Amino acid sequence: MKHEFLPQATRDDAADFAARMALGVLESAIEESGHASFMVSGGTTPAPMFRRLSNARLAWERVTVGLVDERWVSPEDEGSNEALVRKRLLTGKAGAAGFLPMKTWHANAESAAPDRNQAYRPHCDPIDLILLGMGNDGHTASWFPNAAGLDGALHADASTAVAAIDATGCPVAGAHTDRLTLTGPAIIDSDAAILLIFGAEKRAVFENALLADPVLMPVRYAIDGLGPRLTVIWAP
Ligand SMILES: O=C(O)[C@H](O)[C@@H](O)[C@H](O)[C@H](O)COP(=O)(O)O
Repeated sequence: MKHEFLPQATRDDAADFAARMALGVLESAIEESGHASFMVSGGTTPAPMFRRLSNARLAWERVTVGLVDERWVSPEDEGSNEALVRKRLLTGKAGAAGFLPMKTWHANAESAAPDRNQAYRPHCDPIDLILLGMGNDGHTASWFPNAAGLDGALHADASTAVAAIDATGCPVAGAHTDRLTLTGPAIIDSDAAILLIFGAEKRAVFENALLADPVLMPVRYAIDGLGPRLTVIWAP
């Protein structure tokens, strides 16, 4: 069984659809167990979906929001995924949700990884909903092709939810080379996943990834691992 691919006419439609789906999944998780974990990606694509979620009615106080990955920059920095999530998602009604940062006071991502793993692990057992993005190099989360730490992150043991990545030499990572990311087991064990992608180029990258070696296009690892639990939402 494989993922569902749901093309939408416009990016607004895609953001509406993704937000509605997220609310449905989170609501069911809360009904079932009293709480829900929601791990979200940064980057540019999720902002319109976040705007819709931030004012939606949900028992947000029962939701823990965490990150799929983070760049090792201050939470005030423009490149910080935490900054994006605080500004666009955790405002309005969604401000009642709990938030798990990845960036800490540690000197770098590697030295923070054990601490962040302890903080994230209880919320990844499994994750109720994960929102993934994808780059034109076929990365998802901070799983950049050829990054140092990629193999360890993808094939971490089940008790490791967070790992450090050194993306030096990966062009798409830009200046943000020091990162923390959720691991292979944390992501592929998620109960439900949305991959939100916009534009013709990303659609072509996604289609190529379905046939590619996961080492070269690591998003393939999430696509295969999640199978029917993954919904891909795309708009031109
Ligand atoms: O912090 C990050 O870099 C991300 O979480 C990353 O995995 C992102 O989802 C993709 O790079 C897509 O980014 P865009 O949405 O900006 O294209």
